[in-house]
Amino acid sequence: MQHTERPVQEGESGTMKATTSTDAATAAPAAGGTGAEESQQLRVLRELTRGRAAQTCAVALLALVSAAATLALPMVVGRLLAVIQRGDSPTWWVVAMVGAGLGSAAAGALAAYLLGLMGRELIRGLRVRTMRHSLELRLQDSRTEGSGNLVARLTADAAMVKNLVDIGPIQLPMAGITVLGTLVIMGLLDWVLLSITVLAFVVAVGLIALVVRGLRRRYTAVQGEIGALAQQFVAALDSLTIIKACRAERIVGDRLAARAGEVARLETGAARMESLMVPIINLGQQIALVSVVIGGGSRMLDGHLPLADFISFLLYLLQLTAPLIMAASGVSGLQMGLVARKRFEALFALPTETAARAATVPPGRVPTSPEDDAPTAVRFEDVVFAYDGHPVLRNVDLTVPPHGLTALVGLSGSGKTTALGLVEGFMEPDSGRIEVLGRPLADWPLDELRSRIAYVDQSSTLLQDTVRENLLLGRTDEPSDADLMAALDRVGLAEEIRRLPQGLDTVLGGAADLSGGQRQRLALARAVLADARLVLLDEPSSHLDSVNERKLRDVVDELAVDRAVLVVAHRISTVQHADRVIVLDAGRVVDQGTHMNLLDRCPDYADLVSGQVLSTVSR
Ligand SMILES: Nc1ncnc2c1ncn2[C@@H]1O[C@H](COP(=O)(O)OP(=O)(O)OP(=O)(O)O)[C@@H](O)[C@H]1O
Repeated sequence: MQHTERPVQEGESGTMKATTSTDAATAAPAAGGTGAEESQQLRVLRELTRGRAAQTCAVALLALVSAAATLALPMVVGRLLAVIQRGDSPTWWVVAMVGAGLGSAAAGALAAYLLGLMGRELIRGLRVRTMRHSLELRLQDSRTEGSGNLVARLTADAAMVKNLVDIGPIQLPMAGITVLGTLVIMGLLDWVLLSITVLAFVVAVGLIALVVRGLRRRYTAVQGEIGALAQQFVAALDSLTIIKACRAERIVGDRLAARAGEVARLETGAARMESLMVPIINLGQQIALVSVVIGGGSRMLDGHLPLADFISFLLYLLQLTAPLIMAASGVSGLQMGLVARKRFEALFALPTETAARAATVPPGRVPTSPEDDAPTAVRFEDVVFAYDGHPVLRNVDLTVPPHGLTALVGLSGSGKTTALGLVEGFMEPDSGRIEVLGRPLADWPLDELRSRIAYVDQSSTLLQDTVRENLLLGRTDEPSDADLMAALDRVGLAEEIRRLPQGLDTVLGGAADLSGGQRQRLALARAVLADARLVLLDEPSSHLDSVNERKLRDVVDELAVDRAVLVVAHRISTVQHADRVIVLDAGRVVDQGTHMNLLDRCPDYADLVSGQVLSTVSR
């Protein structure tokens, strides 16, 4: 039987990235963006605006107003200077200047606020979808992804997608409009000076494109390494008890520190590259400024350029630099956002359990119905199953009658828990046929199948929730407290629960917790309440004292009177009680029968009993 705890792992890839400081207030289009990235941005835009037409129009309008006011400002300043030069009254131009400045700021702020609201809603939706999808994944896919990686989607990745929302849909187009409009106005003022400016910036923009390409590679490496760090840390926390017991805090801490060092090294490389951006733009600006001052001065002396136009041109040149610099810092946030977005896409691309099963059902097949009087509760016919090519069950044939106790025994690793997992539909066999309650496994909708089965896993997993919620897990009806206490009483746990600070409403897993044996009895009480046709019980090899084991055995016997109970048994007492025993060895069923029959005729079984693989502690 497998344990649910994952060992400390190294090298699992994934992404977890703290919110970065590159939330640029404004940014221009990402240089060097690929088609895939553009389609990602468009997808984000679609998700952001779906069902919010009015809000989207308001944001677009405000953004345009802000861009227009920004564009008008240098022109207004130029006109103001011309008016002052002529000795006319400057009042209206001063009003226009202040209006343009304040209008641009106010419209920009309001647009950003509205966009922020939409962005938060998008992130909320993304988080909810991530959590639901993670819960609905196949167990194997969920384990492969890793809990650290899945949690990172909710925290760091979501924050990075927020970057994408902040920068992508409004700031980038606004900066684009500002740059384009500025260039057009500069061209109208003096096309010769515009040509000088464009030449000076072309080299800078080319260099920036190269830097962005390098940055994308580096961010991917950084985010992968941070994901691995998060995964390793979560795995360490999951194993904290044993790490402490082995006094391994320092060793595990050192390993985590080494990984954190690698993250820092990669981040430093990315930051070095990032820091090139602003100086490159500044250099372009300096070159353009010097060239424009020299060129503009001589054109003014020639009489081709009035002073007001020259000043406006210089102001536009300075204004052109600002969005480009902001773009340079925004591009890095955008790159990280796109990488995070891809990680969400990769998660959502993993099929849910239900979708994965539907894909394997041949089209046109008419599912059969479950039979209430099916002759077997479970039937395996020639079932083969492997984990990633590693064979675990080999041509297994077994049957579990509709009533009574059936014990599954075998050495550790022989495939007992895997067999239970197949009955629950956690995995699907590679070949062969499984029937549950008379119906082929493939014909059962998972939800319906699991509603007929009560499952107690080996570690008696409980949720970090109240005793009540743990008992009612998965149920939509609400049994009375008396019913709950009666179920607890049947497993000998009622008194202990009454003594908890809030009784049934005590939250487990925090300040109050249960012992291993109590957890097992609570898990069994859940199975008692479930009133399922088939009970699967993965018996732990320890946990229960002889008094409680006897109680538990009585409960299991009672349950087995009118339903099928399939128990992975480690105790001779359980096996002796069983109506039928199935012996597994290295994934093969070597025999099935009663305890006494098997003792006589099955050497593997006799070995299990005499070798005390089946514990005799509580006989
Ligand atoms: N999630 C998994 N991924 C890959 N291999 C697995 C997984 N779970 C179990 N295995 C492997 O499958 C084999 C059978 O495991 P299983 O848990 O079914 O054995 P078991 O008979 O229940 O063992 P035990 O009595 O020790 O609990 C083992 O070799 C184990 O390493």
